[in-house]
Amino acid sequence: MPSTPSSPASTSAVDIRGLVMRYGAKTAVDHLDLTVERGTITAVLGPNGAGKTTTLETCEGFRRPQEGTVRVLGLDPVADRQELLPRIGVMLQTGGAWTGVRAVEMLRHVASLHAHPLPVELLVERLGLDDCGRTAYRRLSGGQKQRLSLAMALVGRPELLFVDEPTAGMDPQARRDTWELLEEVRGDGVTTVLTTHYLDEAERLADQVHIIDRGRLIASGSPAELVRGAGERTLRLTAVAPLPADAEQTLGADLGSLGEVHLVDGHTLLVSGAVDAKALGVVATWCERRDVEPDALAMGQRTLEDVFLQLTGREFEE
Ligand SMILES: Nc1ncnc2c1ncn2[C@@H]1O[C@H](COP(=O)(O)OP(=O)(O)OP(=O)(O)O)[C@@H](O)[C@H]1O
Repeated sequence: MPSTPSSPASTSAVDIRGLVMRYGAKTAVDHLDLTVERGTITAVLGPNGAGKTTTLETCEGFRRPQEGTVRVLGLDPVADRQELLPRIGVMLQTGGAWTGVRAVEMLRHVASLHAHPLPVELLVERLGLDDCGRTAYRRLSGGQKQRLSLAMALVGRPELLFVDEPTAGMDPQARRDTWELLEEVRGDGVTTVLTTHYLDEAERLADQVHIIDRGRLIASGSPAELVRGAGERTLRLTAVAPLPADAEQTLGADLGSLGEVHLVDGHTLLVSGAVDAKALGVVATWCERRDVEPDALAMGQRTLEDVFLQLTGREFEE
């Protein structure tokens, strides 16, 4: 029996509560709570190995939760798989295609499995697949494979689309085309859950961003909410030689309420907060006093990369 939506949470497109997933001794997903509202593009953002793909595969019904619950469109992705399958579209990182079949033939085949598919020609044109229609899947470039996978996920007119690293390996034009297409399907009411480790992709495309690290949710919000946080501006200072070991403490003390200091690596630190001329003056005086020779200094709006660093004490790309 399919489960019926019973709690208010089940009106969400995806509702994950206390999800734990392990591979042997390795905990890939660690008590994750995550909600995706309907009609949004929601990005699950995290560095390599953060647990994004494992989470998505659990939502898609490929993996059974080891602890916790997952509801997708109010249904259990494993127990209610048959009911759910026609309502979701899945773009796998690995493509999920037969290697010898021609690109458009494959798309036609997938379309034929759905009751009301989108016109194949339309998708071929929108995703710039015209050139590779007669090419066998294995001969497509990485970017073409990605676009074909996206077309296969969309062709059945899903209510909910899961896309894993949709633009990995694409050239800039193909990335923009993909973003436009995802924005267009959002206009039709489709919910998209995408994983990415491109911060600009999440910032540009997502209504909601969930940042995960080491299997745990560390921040959620719209890109604007996330970058606003404690202060909207940052100053990034890179020194010629390694920074003094106590840089964080001493500069932090000098700045007081003017800014918060985070060490990015041995040569670079980030100040966030109001970061105005006064803060800049304090940083310059500190450099002079501590014999720190600046190599590069940049001030600007806080980015998702800065947010990640502030939350974890590490750079986003490890
Ligand atoms: N089949 C598996 N067997 C063992 N360990 C695995 C397996 N799949 C994933 N892992 C490990 O679990 C952790 C989470 O992996 P996962 O692929 O979910 O992360 P991710 O955020 O999607 O990473 P990426 O951005 O690199 O795809 C990683 O440490 C990974 O090495």
